[in-house]
Amino acid sequence: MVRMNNRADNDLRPVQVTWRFLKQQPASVLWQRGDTKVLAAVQPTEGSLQVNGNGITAHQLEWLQTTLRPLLATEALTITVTCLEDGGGLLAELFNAVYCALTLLPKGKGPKQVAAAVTAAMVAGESLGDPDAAESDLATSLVTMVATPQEQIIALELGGQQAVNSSEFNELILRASQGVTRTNDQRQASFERAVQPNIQVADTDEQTIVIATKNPGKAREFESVFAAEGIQIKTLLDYPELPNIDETGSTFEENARLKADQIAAILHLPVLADDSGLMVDELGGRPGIYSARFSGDHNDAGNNAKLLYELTGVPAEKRTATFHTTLVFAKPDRPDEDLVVEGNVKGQILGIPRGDNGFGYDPLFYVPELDATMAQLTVEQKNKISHRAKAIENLEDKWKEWIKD
Ligand SMILES: O=P(O)(O)OP(=O)(O)OP(=O)(O)OC[C@H]1O[C@@H](n2cnc3c(O)ncnc32)[C@H](O)[C@@H]1O
Ligand SMILES: [Mg+2]
Repeated sequence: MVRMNNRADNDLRPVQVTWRFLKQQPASVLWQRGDTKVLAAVQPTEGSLQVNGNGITAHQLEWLQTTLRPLLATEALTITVTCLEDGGGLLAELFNAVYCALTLLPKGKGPKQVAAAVTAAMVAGESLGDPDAAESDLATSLVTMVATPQEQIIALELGGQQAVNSSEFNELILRASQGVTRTNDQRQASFERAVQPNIQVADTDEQTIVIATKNPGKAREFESVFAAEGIQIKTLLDYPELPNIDETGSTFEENARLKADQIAAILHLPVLADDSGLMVDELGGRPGIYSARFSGDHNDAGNNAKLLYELTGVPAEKRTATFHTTLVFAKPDRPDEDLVVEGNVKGQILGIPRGDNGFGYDPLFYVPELDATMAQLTVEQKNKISHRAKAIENLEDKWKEWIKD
């Protein structure tokens, strides 16, 4: 039988998962398989299990609740599941969507067991994995199966217009259990790509600290501090599989914490994150936390050009500015013990860039005491006076004790 998209009998439709789909609800996903789209959100509560459905029948909702219950580590949850489009196999995809949302709950609250769901259909005497809407309409019988990857069946729902005989039934079960294994792989691959990469951290005798930055200029400045202690430094450039951490905080500290905590949790290593920026007095403290994307995207030349433009006609004595750094050092799985320090340096924004060293706003940032811009200093010189250097000095008094326990 020729299927849509030339699928083989056991081929599933592609899956696309948007993890943490709702900003306000961290345990939420948009799950799409073919044209079937389901939004699921899970919220820990004080009360007992509540499952709410939108766009699904009372029977589907009841099935979902009964199927999920034995898998839950806690019943203090409100689960909301919304069918956005039924393009076939809806019952199975309701389960898969909720299951994915459950995996986003904090450690210990997620599902107790690995499970996935898929539908198989008997169409014109042949068993097909994961029927789309047209195939479902033609199906004489359908089976929706929830099972573990070890083929332990958790739930089975039989549907369709005709009774099945036992050999057809066996065929449907076989087809469905192939689909469950495949679905589990699809979900796992997407999770590792987007949420929790399965990164092997190389074992070394040396102690390793990860600097949560992709900015090689920053990394160079940190290197000299830790190298002296025999500590090996890695940066985010060493872990390209890591998800991008959005800097959605409203302060330097919030942004640095986001980076440090999330990456420490993934890599199980101590992580030092830096959030820095330039605050120009005449611009009311702007660009501040938006320094990296001042000109729209992360481009040093563009940012410097925008800064010069905004300060057009402003006389030298009014072009005062502060470079700021907040550092957050995080230990794996202990976000309450973050070490937070700051550093500042005052200077002036020139009208014309000077010097080729450093990075970012360095060529425009003039330091009166040294009669030079930061870009005219060597790394060693910059490391004595910069905002980052001051923050590191503040860190130096504390980090060796902090990292021990
Ligand atoms: O987030 P990461 O990957 O660490 O790197 P980033 O370059 O995005 O760093 P920030 O979010 O801290 O953005 C700070 C902006 O300020 C600039 N900046 C930070 N420290 C600087 C320094 O020491 N000298 C010059 N410009 C600096 C930098 O180029 C960015 O445009
Ligand atoms: Mg940044």
